[in-house]
Amino acid sequence: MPPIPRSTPEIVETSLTGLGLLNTPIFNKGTAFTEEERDEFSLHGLLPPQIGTLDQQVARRLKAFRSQPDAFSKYTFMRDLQDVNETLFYALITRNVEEMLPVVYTPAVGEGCQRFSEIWRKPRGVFLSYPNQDRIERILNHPRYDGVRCIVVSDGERILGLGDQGAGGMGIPIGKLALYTALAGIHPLSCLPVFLDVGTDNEERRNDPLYLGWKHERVRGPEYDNFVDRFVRAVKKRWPHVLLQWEDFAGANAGKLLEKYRNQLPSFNDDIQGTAAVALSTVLAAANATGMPLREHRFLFVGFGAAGCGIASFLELALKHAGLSDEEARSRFYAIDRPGLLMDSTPGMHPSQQPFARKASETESWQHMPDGGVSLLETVERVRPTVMIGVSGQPGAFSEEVVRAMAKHVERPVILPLSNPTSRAEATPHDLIHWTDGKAIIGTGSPYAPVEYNGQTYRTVQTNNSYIFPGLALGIVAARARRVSDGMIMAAAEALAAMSPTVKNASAPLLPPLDTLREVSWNVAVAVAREAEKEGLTALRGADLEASLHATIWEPVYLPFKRRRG
Ligand SMILES: NC(=O)C1=CN([C@@H]2O[C@H](COP(=O)(O)OP(=O)(O)OC[C@H]3O[C@@H](n4cnc5c(N)ncnc54)[C@H](OP(=O)(O)O)[C@@H]3O)[C@@H](O)[C@H]2O)C=CC1
Ligand SMILES: CC(=O)C(=O)O
Ligand SMILES: [Mg+2]
Repeated sequence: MPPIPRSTPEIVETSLTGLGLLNTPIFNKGTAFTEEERDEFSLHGLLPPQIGTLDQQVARRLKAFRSQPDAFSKYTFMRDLQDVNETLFYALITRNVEEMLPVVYTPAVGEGCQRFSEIWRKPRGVFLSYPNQDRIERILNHPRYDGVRCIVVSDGERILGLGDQGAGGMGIPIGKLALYTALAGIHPLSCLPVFLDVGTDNEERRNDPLYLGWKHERVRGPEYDNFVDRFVRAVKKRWPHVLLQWEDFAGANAGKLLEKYRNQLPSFNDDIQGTAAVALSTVLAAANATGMPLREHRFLFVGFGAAGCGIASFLELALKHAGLSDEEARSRFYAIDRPGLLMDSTPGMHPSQQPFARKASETESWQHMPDGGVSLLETVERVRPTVMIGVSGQPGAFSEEVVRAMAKHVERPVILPLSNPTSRAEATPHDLIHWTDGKAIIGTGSPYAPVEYNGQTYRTVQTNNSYIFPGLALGIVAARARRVSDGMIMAAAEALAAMSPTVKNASAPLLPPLDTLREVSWNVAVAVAREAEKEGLTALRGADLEASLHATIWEPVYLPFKRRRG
């Protein structure tokens, strides 16, 4: 792969000195401050005499990281490091992506959110709580946020598959933005994690004396909508070009907020659109691997909320691009949600589910459950899906019976248990490989160790939106795109699909290895920015767009410091 262009290093100019400098994570170099810098910034005596290098610091921290007893301790170790020295934090991640990703991101970030109040140390990001709603503008107007170019916001109601985590949900915007920087090179000071604290319906959290969020039931209805609206209006006023990424909102709010705001500012919902892009790339790669073209596949979803509806919409678009009529494309989808197979007779569906509901008449001769619904097993037997996608957050939803039934009818079943974290996956690769006699083509939301079966080693890819959102954000921010179109999401998916090792070798892994995520993000960013240019969504053109992409890249390296006086 061609090397990613880097922006030219600069000099850091600051008036901070002594402990003030050492306690500012974005400036802190710790033992790597040079002799001259120690003179200039009054650092003598605060640091041991040996002058270190970033390489040595990375080696030291890596050793300490590896000596942590478990994933949660590693997560806290990394959160602490981020609050002490950001350059070192990002150097450690970028040099060890495969090892660090499961810690700063899923699955460990899940426990990080559940135990957020227990491990809270230092402020990071902005908490906007419902009782503080009159102060939103004032809070965001602080000069410390002058450089913000992208925001990831959550209200903590659907944290991975772990449900309502209240204020602990802040761990997700922090983790996502860490990947903006680590994987796409967006400057840490451009990134602002925001948490909208509207209370929590998680009683365990509310009853926890250590809980740090607003101890109140979730605010819902018009009060919730108005609160979010005040936030978005304040954001638009403060930073007219900022990118707003919605993350881990519960099903009903996720789709509603995206539709309401996507035409008001550059904005995307990662669970709906980022997930759709990575799932589409994975399915395109699986089509290469199975030799069965996309247009011949039948898709069965288990869990049809924000992520499920998003994936289905983009797969449908791709089927139409592949030449299917609207009707033919729609006919390839079956969606199981809590009531079973979604049919036009199913009560209480939300608007994004309805278009994918099947006609009840179609299932007249099928076996029905006592409540009139159709089960997953019955749907598998009748439909013979070639691709089964799990986004339900229900561990065990892909039971042995269901998987064996699917494998009976399909030579290479494509099975994607995408729910996170690991404890919420619909099935494990180990089980899927055993139940399908090694025939399943698998993508999981969180990472898994390779599986040994019949003397062969099976590796599964991580079908996670982390392949998409960092590059998508870089493309949007660098292009200063006015909006985020479906075309830009599709461009991201196609850029990733083009990098699938299956393009050259059908038996290779579906997605590029995790340690190439920086290259992936760069390619995704370029494709997204070019699509914005093509659709007239950016004022930047050709060489200017290219230059802006390059200039946006920040590297975790130590720069020389100069004292600002007066
Ligand atoms: N790999 C990746 O990149 C991503 C993975 N995900 C994962 O997908 C999962 C779902 O996310 P998201 O779609 O945003 O969440 P939603 O809450 O919007 O959707 C989940 C859906 O599953 C339904 N459901 C619950 N129980 C069952 C069941 N037993 N059988 C069938 N359906 C069921 C829910 O119904 P009800 O509302 O009634 O509970 C809901 O409609 C999460 O675990 C998340 O971590 C999400 C985004 C990206
Ligand atoms: C990966 C992700 O965004 C989720 O599980 O919600
Ligand atoms: Mg998410």
